[in-house]
Amino acid sequence: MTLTIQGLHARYGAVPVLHDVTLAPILPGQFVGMIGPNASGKSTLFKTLSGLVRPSHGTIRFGDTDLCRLCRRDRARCIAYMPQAFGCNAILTVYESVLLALKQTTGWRVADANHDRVAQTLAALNLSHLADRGLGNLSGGQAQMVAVAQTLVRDPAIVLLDEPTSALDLHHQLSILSSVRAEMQRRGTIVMAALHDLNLAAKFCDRLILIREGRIMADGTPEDILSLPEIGETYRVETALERTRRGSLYVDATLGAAY
Ligand SMILES: Nc1ncnc2c1ncn2[C@@H]1O[C@H](COP(=O)(O)OP(=O)(O)OP(=O)(O)O)[C@@H](O)[C@H]1O
Repeated sequence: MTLTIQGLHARYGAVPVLHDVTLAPILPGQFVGMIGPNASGKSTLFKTLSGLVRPSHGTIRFGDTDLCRLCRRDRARCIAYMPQAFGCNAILTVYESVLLALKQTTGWRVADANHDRVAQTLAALNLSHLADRGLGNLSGGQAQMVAVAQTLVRDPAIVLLDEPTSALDLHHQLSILSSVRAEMQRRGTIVMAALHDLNLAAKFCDRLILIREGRIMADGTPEDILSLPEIGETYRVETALERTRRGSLYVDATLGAAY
C-alpha cells in the first residue's frame, strides 16, 4: 500500500509550521530522505504523520485508510516514529527494552514469537551482542542504534527515523543505514528518514524530499535533487555535485562568498 499526504498544514499554537505539504505517493519498500536545514519542519512532519501533532488541514492516507481517523494503538501499529531524542530507562536491558517496545502495540502477554521477533531485529541490526547490557550503560551511539531496533521491532508498515545516524561513527552510519535499508526492502516497509548528511542521503535513499520553512521545495531522485541550485540556496552554502571514482554521489559544499 502507498502513503499519500495531501494539503497538510500544521501549527504550534498560532504559529504555522507546515504549509500545504503534498507528496507524490510513497511506495512500499521505498527509502525516502527528508532533507532541509535546521527548523525547516522535518520533525514536525514526522510528528504530524505519527499523530503527535494534529494537522490543521489535510489528509494522510495509507492505502484507503485515513490515518487521522485511527485510534492511537492502530495508528502506532501502522506507523512507528523514532524521535531525535530517545529516552533511556536505566533498569532495563537492551533486550527487555526492545521487547517492551514490541508489547506496546500487541498487549502484554509474551509469546515465543515475540522473543523471536526481538532476537531477529537485534540480529538484523548487528546488535545481538548488546542484548544483555543495561540501557543506562550504553554509549550515545549504541543507545541510538537500540532506539532504531525499538522502532523496527513492531514491524510497522511505515517507519519514520528522525536523524538516526546523528550519534554514530562512520562505520556505524553505513552499517545501520544499510541494515535498515535491506531489512525494510525485504519487508516492503516505507522508510522516511530525516538526514543532515547529504552524502549519506545520496547513498541510501531512493528519493529525496527537500523541505524549507515548512514547504516542499523539491522531490525526486538523489541525483536530480542534489544537483538543483535550490540545495545551495536552502542551506546557504555553495554546492557542487560530483561523482567519485567509485560511482558515489558527493556533495562538495563551502560557505562561499555569498553566505
Ligand atoms: N513543540 C513546539 N512548540 C513550538 N514550536 C515548535 C515546537 N517544536 C518545533 N517548533 C518550531 O517549529 C519549527 C520546525 O521545527 P522542527 O523541529 O520541525 O524542524 P526540523 O527541520 O526537524 O529541525 P532540525 O533539523 O533542527 O531538527 C521550528 O521553528 C521550531 O522552533
